[in-house]
Amino acid sequence: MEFDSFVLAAATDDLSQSVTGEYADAVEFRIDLADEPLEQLSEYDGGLPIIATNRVEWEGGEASDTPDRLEALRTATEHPRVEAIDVELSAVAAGDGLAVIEDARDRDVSVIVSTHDFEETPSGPEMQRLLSRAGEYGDVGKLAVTASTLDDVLQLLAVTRARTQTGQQVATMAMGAVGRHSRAVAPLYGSRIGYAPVDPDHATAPGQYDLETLRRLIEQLKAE
Ligand SMILES: O=C1C[C@@](O)(C(=O)O)C[C@@H](O)[C@@H]1O
Repeated sequence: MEFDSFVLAAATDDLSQSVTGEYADAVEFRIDLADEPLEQLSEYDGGLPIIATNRVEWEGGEASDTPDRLEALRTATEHPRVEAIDVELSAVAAGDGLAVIEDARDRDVSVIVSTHDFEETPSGPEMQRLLSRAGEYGDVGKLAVTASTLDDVLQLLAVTRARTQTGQQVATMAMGAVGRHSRAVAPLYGSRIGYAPVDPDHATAPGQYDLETLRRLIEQLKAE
């Protein structure tokens, strides 16, 4: 999957829910939230490419931190419709994420390396550092933070712009109510991926807009 332009991913734990390309460019399949995820993948006949995510508990997901978690992600890369995977920067730093990334590369599957902060927005320099480290391993470095003030959102946007200007592909968003508008605005500053739930009653992170709303907001704000 290419991230040279913005990709709106419809997040779901149920691949039988139909998602058309009307609002979404891809499906984010949350393996950690899904029942029988590998069976679901083999039965998938939707039209959109899949980003596979198996989010570990300490980054806001439900997958236990066992070798099975990354093994399931590795197996997902064998599925022809899986065109990208999401691996946490912390798993890469711990060493065990690297093998999954290598397998993905061998199969021409793109790699998103992510960090989530559910407590706060780190300082500007720290956000720069996290994204730049993520970019050493991933095609896209992703950072989801929690904003408590509008200044937090401004910092995140400034970092998004700065990293984009270096030529790095990044995806950024501020989770929660204060930062919600960043989901619509960050793409203007260079963010390459947005997330919205397929089922609005099952948001995969705080502050997400529903899919149609996010697509419309982004389209309306586009500078063209
Ligand atoms: O990492 C992300 C971003 C996200 O946490 C968000 O804030 O929209 C939603 C997750 O499904 C996805 O894996």
